[in-house]
Amino acid sequence: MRVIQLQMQVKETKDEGLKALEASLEKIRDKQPDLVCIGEMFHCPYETSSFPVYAEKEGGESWQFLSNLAKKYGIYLSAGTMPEVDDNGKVYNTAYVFDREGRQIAKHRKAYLFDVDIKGGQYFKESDTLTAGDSCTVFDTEFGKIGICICFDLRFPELSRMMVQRGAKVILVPAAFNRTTGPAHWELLFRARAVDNQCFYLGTSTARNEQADYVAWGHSLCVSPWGEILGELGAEEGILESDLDLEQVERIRSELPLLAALRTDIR
Ligand SMILES: O=C(O)CCC(=O)C(=O)O
Repeated sequence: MRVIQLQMQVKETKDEGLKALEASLEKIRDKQPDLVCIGEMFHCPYETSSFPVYAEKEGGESWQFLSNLAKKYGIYLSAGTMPEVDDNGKVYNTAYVFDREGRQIAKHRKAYLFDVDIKGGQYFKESDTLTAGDSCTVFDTEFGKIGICICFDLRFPELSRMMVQRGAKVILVPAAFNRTTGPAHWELLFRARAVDNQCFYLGTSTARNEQADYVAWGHSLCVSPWGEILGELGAEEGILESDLDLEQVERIRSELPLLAALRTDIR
């Protein structure tokens, strides 16, 4: 499965963000990716005050545009995340995935909201304007099952384990860490989850903008089920290409049978 992760700047407007994505897909067309991934809140400033302003309903204008892009390029598109508003006015941090025909095949609402106050470092309180989702999300492709969670969700091993128990061989993580937790935990968390769960992890960030309120860490990466970093970008815009051999998942799971050896009888 050929994957391309696009680490892109968040543009001034939604429209510019969508156009920039289309231009990038055009640029990588010849590489014939099966799956393209982009980052968290890819066309909305990562600020709690912006989420309700940028929010759209499922099936809204951005959703339509993204669905059309997936169909136009014949790809699975993990369309990062965007603020989604429901019929009751609640706003979620939502990831949509489209198949090669442009059909929505997955939707994950961030389950763990990013509420932190690190002294001398990052403060953020998503729960000021966002509501948490309550589902575990796994979907089917011709390559096998893929799971998806969003940024802070990665910190909760139970959610990853649940996706794996539901068959995920690859886990997508649209994300945007920051300059406090990025250098400390970004690679560590991805590698740890990959080793524990013996599956591929694809962490896709937005690119760093020093002028933004929230400065993203960048460093989109691809980690193997053995815990190796197969590729990683820096902080700037970039394209990360990986060819994933999903048979490696079964091989590692049988050679080092952690999941099969899991005990549920320990008290
Ligand atoms: O877990 C972290 O350190 C960063 C999380 C984050 O930025 C997010 O959930 O958006």
